[in-house]
Amino acid sequence: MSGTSPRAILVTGAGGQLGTELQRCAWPQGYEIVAIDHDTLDLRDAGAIAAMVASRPIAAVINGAAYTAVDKAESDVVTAWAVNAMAPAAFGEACAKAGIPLVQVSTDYVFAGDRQGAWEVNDPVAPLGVYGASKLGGELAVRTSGARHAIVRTAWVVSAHGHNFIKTMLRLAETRDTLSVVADQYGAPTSAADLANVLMRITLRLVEDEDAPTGTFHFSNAGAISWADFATEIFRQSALRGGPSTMVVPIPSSDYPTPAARPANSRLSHNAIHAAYGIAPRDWQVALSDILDELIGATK
Ligand SMILES: NC(=O)C1=CN([C@@H]2O[C@H](COP(=O)(O)OP(=O)(O)OC[C@H]3O[C@@H](n4cnc5c(N)ncnc54)[C@H](O)[C@@H]3O)[C@@H](O)[C@H]2O)C=CC1
Repeated sequence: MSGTSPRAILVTGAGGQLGTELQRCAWPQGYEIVAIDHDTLDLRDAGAIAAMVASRPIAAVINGAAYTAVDKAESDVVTAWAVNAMAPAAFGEACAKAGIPLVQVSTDYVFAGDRQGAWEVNDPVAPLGVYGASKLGGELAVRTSGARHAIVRTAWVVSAHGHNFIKTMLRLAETRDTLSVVADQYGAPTSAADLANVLMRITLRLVEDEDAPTGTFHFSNAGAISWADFATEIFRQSALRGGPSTMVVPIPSSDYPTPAARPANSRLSHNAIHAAYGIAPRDWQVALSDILDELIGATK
C-alpha cells in the first residue's frame, strides 16, 4: 500500500477488555487502528460522534464501548440508554452518511434466558433489565440506520485486563477458604482476544467486500457451563500454575440477589456466524488457559 494512506478503523472503548484486544490484533498491513475512549470522545454526546466520523477518512467503525455496569444501570437509566442506544444510533447515522460499515457489539442480555438450548440470532428478545434493554435499543438503532452493519452479540467476556469474572475469582481466592458461586446460570465464556479476532475478520470483510454478510451474529467460546463450573476450572488451571485456588460452593442465584436480574441461560448459537463467515470458536477451557498464562504464567 506504499503511497496510499492506511485505512483507519475507528474503535471505541479503547481501555476496555475488547478495545484492548482489538489493538493487540494482527491487523493486516495498510490498516491503522484509531482507538478512542472517554478522553477523546464522550459517547453521551451524539453530535461529537457525528463530528468524529466526519472529521477524517474512516474505513469502518467498531463500536465496542458500552455502559457495562449491569447493576448500576438499573438506577442510571438515562446514561445507560445514552451510551448503549443513542451512541450506536449516532454511529449508525454517521456511518450511513459516510458509506462505511459499522460493527456493533451486543449482548446475551437481550434474551430473557428462560428456555433450554442455545439462542439463535432470530429468537425472540425480552431483556430482563435496563442494560439489556438499552443494548437492544442500540441494536434496533443500528439495524434501522441504513448503515451496512454487523451486530455481534457476545456473553461472559473475560481477559487478562479490566474487570471480569476470572480476575475477581483469583483475587477472592487469595483470602477465602471457600467461595460461593452461582450454579443455575448457564453460558459460555468469551475470550476478549478471540472476540477481537472475530470482529477484525468481519470488519475486514465488510471493508473489502461490498457483498460481505451483514446482520446479526453470535460469538462466544464453545461449551456450556455454569458460573460455578467456570470458577472450578479457573482454580484447577490456576493451581497447576502455582496461582491462587480455593473451594467452590455452588449456590442458587436466589442466594446471591443483585439489583438486575440475569438470564438463566445465556448460551449463544454459533450457527449464523459459521454459515456467514465460517467462524467456529475454540473451547472455553483452551481460551481460559491462554488468559491464565498471561495473568499467572505458563503451567509449572
Ligand atoms: N463484559 C461482558 O461480560 C460482556 C460485554 N458485552 C459487550 O461487549 C462489549 C465490550 O465489553 P467490555 O470490553 O467487557 O467492556 P468494558 O467495561 O471493559 O469497557 C467498556 C468501555 O466503554 C467505555 N465507555 C463507557 N462509557 C463511555 C462513554 N460515555 N464515552 C466513551 N467511552 C465509554 C469505557 O471507558 C470502556 O473503555 C460491550 O459492548 C459490551 O456491552 C456483551 C456481553 C457480555
